[in-house]
Amino acid sequence: MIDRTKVWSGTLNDVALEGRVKRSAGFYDTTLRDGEQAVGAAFDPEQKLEIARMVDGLGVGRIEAGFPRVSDEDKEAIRAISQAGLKAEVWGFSRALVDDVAAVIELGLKHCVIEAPISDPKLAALEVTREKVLDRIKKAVSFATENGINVCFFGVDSTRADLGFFEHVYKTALDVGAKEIAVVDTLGIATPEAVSFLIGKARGWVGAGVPIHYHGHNDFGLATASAVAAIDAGASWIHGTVDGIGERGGNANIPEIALALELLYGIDTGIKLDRVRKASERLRQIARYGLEPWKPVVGENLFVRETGAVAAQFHLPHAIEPYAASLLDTPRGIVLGKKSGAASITLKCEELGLKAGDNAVPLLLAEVKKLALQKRGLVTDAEFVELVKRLG
Ligand SMILES: CC(=O)SCCNC(=O)CCNC(=O)[C@H](O)C(C)(C)COP(=O)(O)OP(=O)(O)OC[C@H]1O[C@@H](n2cnc3c(N)ncnc32)[C@H](O)[C@@H]1OP(=O)(O)O
Ligand SMILES: O=C(O)CCC(=O)C(=O)O
Repeated sequence: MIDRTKVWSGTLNDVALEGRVKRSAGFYDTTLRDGEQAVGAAFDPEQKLEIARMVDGLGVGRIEAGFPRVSDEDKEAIRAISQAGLKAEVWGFSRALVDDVAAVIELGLKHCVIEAPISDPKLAALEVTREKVLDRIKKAVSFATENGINVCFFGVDSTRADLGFFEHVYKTALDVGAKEIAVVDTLGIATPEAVSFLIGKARGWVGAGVPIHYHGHNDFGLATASAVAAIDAGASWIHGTVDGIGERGGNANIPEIALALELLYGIDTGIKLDRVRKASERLRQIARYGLEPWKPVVGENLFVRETGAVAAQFHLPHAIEPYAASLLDTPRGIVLGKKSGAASITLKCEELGLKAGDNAVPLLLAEVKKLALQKRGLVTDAEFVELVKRLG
């Protein structure tokens, strides 16, 4: 449980949420499947196992180990992950095709998402009729359940599907043995309000006992808000990835959602926030991608202050930062640049154990700004030490 004294979001959120039921949900990690769909990502089996262990260590409840039909390497990785003794439940992924399901069964998996397109644009792209897709769903889901697989039916592009067809498909999937369903915003086009509406509709259709997953993408930057809306509307499982890695604008970002739930909504998620920055760093090394320094949760700038007016308040972290850096197990710091102020100079001297007289501070500040402008960047600690030697 988060130490609430280290959360500085103020009282407004609590006032606005007064009387609302605090709902929680589990996290279903799909870094290894939908995350790997990010352009250029290609994890080898050893890396997949490492990522699975890392994500397990973050505290997610379920891990989608992969889609066996993609390659023999994927099968090898899925087998290794399912035998690794993870705390999280290990899930497989399959299209609504009996041969795909057979590959999941062969690997000894016990849980599987079975997906099929349900929107007209998707069906048209595959040149498959509604009748044909329903037939494939019935065959694949019943084959899986007859073989002891716990199935979650996943309607690709749910948020653009005809509502009547959505209802019919999901009820059919449940009739032939699926135990859970996923509402899927494949292209990230649903507003949080629409997600809430659709989860509510699905809940009405499938009844209280069926866990509903929400799988969202971030094409409009709304994936976190939509995931929160889905939980509020009664979703039990939220799909996402580390850093939101995934197709196009990416998937919903599990650490980001967890941070918002824990810190803004006061909802316990079980996610170990103090591990997420290291997990992100490792995933970036493996998948070879960079992130904006201002990226929520993991950006390198989050607890680093350059602006002088802000540095002057550095001694009171809650005046300038929304929550304690220690919640993410990361240090705070001052950097020097064009925007530094006198407080920045004093703080940097303290940090580096340098002595500069009071009269030297304005001189040092002027030199720091000059150098930063020449460099069009930050002044390094080594450069600052030289300036202090010369002017301090
Ligand atoms: C399909 C998905 O969206 S899965 C998620 C995306 N992931 C990936 O694409 C992972 C990497 N992809 C791959 O390795 C390959 O593209 C594979 C294994 C997925 C597909 O291999 P392919 O041999 O190219 O399959 P292809 O796309 O031709 O589809 C084969 C059949 O499956 C059908 N199909 C495709 N998706 C689905 C589905 N979700 N449910 C039911 N049937 C489907 C197609 O209509 C086609 O049927 P047809 O033979 O009667 O025309
Ligand atoms: O079509 C795909 O990319 C696979 C399913 C999925 O992850 C999605 O619909 O978001």
